[in-house]
Amino acid sequence: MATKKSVGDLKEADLKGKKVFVRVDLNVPLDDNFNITDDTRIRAAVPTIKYLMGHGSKVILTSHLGRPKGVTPKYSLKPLVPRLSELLGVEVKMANDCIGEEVEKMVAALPDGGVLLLENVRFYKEEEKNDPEFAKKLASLADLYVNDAFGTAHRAHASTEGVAKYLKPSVAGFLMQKELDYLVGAVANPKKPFAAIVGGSKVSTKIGVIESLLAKVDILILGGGMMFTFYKAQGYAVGSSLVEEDKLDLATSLLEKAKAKGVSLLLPTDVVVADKFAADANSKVVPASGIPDGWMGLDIGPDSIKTFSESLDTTQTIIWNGPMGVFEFEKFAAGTEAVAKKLAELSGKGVTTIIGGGDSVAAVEKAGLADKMSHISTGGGASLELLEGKQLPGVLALNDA
Ligand SMILES: Nc1ncnc2c1ncn2[C@@H]1O[C@H](COP(=O)(O)OP(=O)(O)O)[C@@H](O)[C@H]1O
Ligand SMILES: O=C(OP(=O)(O)O)[C@H](O)COP(=O)(O)O
Repeated sequence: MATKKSVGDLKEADLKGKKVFVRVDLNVPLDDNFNITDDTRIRAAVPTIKYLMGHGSKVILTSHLGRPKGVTPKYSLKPLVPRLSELLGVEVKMANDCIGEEVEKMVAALPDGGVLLLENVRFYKEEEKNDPEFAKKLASLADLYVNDAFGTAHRAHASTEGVAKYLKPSVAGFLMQKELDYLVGAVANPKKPFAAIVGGSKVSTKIGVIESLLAKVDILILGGGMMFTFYKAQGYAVGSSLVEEDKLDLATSLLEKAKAKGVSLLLPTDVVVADKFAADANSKVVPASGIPDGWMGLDIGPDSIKTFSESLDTTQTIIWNGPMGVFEFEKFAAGTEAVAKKLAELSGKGVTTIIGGGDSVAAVEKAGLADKMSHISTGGGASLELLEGKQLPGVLALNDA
């Protein structure tokens, strides 16, 4: 992917007094009382917005929240305004719509350095359809476009892709840039040795990631629910563990590919098994080759934790995607927590540690170690697609540097 122009490349005159259409990903979790339960994505959007405010731009913020079908009050962005205002240190204005006359009036009334948040852009079905007329209406609100919505950059929607055709320049925000620097830059040109840790529940959802990483890494550690498909492919009994029967040949071929490429592929040597899939299940540690009938593996065991940790000691770059076990149940969280702690420790010693979205990020946050890592991605699906080597439409649409 060609390097994209960044908001930091623009000149004072490009920004002062200009109306800037900024796509951010403010798709944060809300509880039943509309309280924000994790504001990571809002905080991550702040540097670009503050930069624009500081350069005298009129900032027009656009985001989606959830997956509404038409106008759905439950998915309004209004509950985000107080936190956003607090973080930005200004009173953020909120529009009841994202296009139309009222919005145009509010944009016209914005002072230099002012911030207007538009209502959920997915209230229009045209957004997800990437409708050109809708994109034009959004574009007509502003002079230039900044895309900082990394979490939504894998979607070719009107506000993430279409709008770039009608606004010049169209540039990446600081969060977008940081995500690309780590997830593309650090993975393409890693300090070696380079290790990847891949876990999670299914081989099928991570196959692209594993294949792409095999071409780059020195060490590949596999854990989580997907490991049982690899065990079974090697002829081990797996009890009632999660197995994708139709992926056994694929697992065998991945093991062979790793060997052919000289990648050190590590599978857990012991497993924490449970007599049912529940937080209060009975559990015990067994060797990988000794999973009893009727028991299911829900975490990696202590020997595996030790071996994995030692193998990581020599590395300079580590990327982690997917938990080592069912970390949502305290009893089966030890493997995932140990990996999180190990990465935090190594970060402190100068190792680059990158956490690629989704449940692994939740696990790192649960362990209170998020601020210790080199980079935590704000995009689950988007980071997976990047690690698979795919191009993101929201990035492709931006001007080259
Ligand atoms: N041994 C296992 N058996 C069943 N599910 C597992 C196991 N290990 C991990 N999981 C589940 O995998 C899920 C996360 O998988 P995935 O969505 O692929 O990860 P990520 O979101 O980090 O990409 C978690 O909900 C976790 O409980
Ligand atoms: O939360 C998001 O994706 P993620 O859960 O994969 O990180 C993004 O805001 C994209 O949302 P979408 O998957 O409804 O397009």
